[in-house]
Amino acid sequence: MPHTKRYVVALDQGTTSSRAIIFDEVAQIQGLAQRDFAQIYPHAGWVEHDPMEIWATQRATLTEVLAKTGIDSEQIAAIGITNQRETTVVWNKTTGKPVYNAIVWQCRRTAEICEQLKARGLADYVQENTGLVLDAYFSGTKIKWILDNVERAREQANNGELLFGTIDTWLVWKLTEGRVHVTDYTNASRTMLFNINSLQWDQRLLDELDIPAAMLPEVKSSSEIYGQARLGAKGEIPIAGIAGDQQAALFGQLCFNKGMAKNTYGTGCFLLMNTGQQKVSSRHGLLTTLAVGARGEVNYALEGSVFMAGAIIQWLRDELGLIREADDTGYFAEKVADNNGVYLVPAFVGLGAPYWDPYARGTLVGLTRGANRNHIIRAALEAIAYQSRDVLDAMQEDAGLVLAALKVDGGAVANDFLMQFQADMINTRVVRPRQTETTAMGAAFLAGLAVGLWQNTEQLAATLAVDKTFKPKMNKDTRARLYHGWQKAVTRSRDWEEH
Ligand SMILES: Nc1ncnc2c1ncn2[C@@H]1O[C@H](COP(=O)(O)OP(=O)(O)O)[C@@H](O)[C@H]1O
Ligand SMILES: O=P(O)(O)OC[C@H](O)CO
Repeated sequence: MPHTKRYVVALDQGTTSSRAIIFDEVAQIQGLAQRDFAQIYPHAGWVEHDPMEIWATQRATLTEVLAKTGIDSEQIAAIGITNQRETTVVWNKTTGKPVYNAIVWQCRRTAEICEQLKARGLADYVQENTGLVLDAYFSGTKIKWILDNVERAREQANNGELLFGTIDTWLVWKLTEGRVHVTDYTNASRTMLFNINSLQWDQRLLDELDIPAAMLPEVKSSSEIYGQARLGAKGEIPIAGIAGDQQAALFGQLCFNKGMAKNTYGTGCFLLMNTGQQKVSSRHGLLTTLAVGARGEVNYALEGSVFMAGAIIQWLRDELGLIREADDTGYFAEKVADNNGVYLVPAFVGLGAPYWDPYARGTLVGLTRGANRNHIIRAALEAIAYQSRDVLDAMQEDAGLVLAALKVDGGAVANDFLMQFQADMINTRVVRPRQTETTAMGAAFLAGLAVGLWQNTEQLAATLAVDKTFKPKMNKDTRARLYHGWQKAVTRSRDWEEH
């Protein structure tokens, strides 16, 4: 009998918006709904979201996309969830109400807790066992903060009344009306509580942070049926895929095998390289994290991020007024033959991997009387590519692997100049897919595979088309000269802020 369930819905719960996207069986988008929600900044450096608003906006996008497309929920074979990672929700298991707002990955309130843990000598243990750097970015210390600071929270947690989840877990709990408390390996690996060697919650870290194990979700693969989403009169849909957004994009870019990598060019850049069954510990401060292999199995990946990428372009537009729109940058950059010796190091919030210098600050160097606005715009775009090369070089060296091609996605990949310069700088092909909604697509693929909409990953590969491949054209000497200039510029930006 021919099956009638021909679609998958991806719920893409990001830092600033909730989205629902319907894909058909050849991975074409049939509809999209999106809702923004409030960013809450109670103090400098603190960032929160209201979990009920996350749930309400996400639920609304699901209803809206079904209504908009006229697709009946009966025709939806599965839901896949992908989410902003690390963001922490703690809620009461009986009432389903959060005890506090979600503490967002960007929130720095637990920096001091991290310092205390470091002083207790835990940094190496964290790195070896969770693959992460001991930092406020990850969920562990955020849970501890809630238990320590919300009235009666610790007592309730000790009595088994509270549950913890990253956003995937929270959404599954809500969608299943409190029946299912799960997460997947990729999200678990961002909590700083999950041991990526044994693939179990790490009892020593739970003890150190005083977090009861009973609060934690069950950890499952990224592609299986976790439970049924209850849609009231519209029936039920199996929830069959979960992955953190960067890992979902890696899967959506078909990087299931060792040595494959993607770079997402948004506000910042997120680079991930699949290292297969090989767990690589970085010598350059990259993170080791969990990703998804071709058959849904757990793989390891290296991850590095660039703090300021598309954000530099926003700065050119909003603070300097050099451009009207981000899209104009390519045109201006190509009006000049080269950077004329100008380099912009966008260390506005310090430098991440492989430098890890919180005291570095933004620097514009190499200015001469001939330098003009186009050179500065060009230097800003080139800086995105240089920073990505810094991270990629570190990754390739750590993993002992050489990339065949870099898959790219995110808002800034529309810029052909940037993409060509990236290919030239890494001397590797840069592949831009036609469909750049790779995060949502990854979640849809994981869910569709679990329910048999697709039989295997070869079928997925057949659904994807390449928009453009940028081949390196620059000669070796020019590349070396330009990159040397960048490295010199980076040294000028470092150790600037007094400390
Ligand atoms: N043509 C372009 N050239 C360079 N940067 C661009 C271009 N178009 C958009 N951007 C940058 O890409 C970012 C938006 O990409 P997006 O993937 O939506 O980011 P995020 O998910 O982080 O919000 C912005 O920072 C913007 O400045
Ligand atoms: O919601 P995004 O796309 O900003 O992604 C956030 C990352 O998952 C944080 O680790």
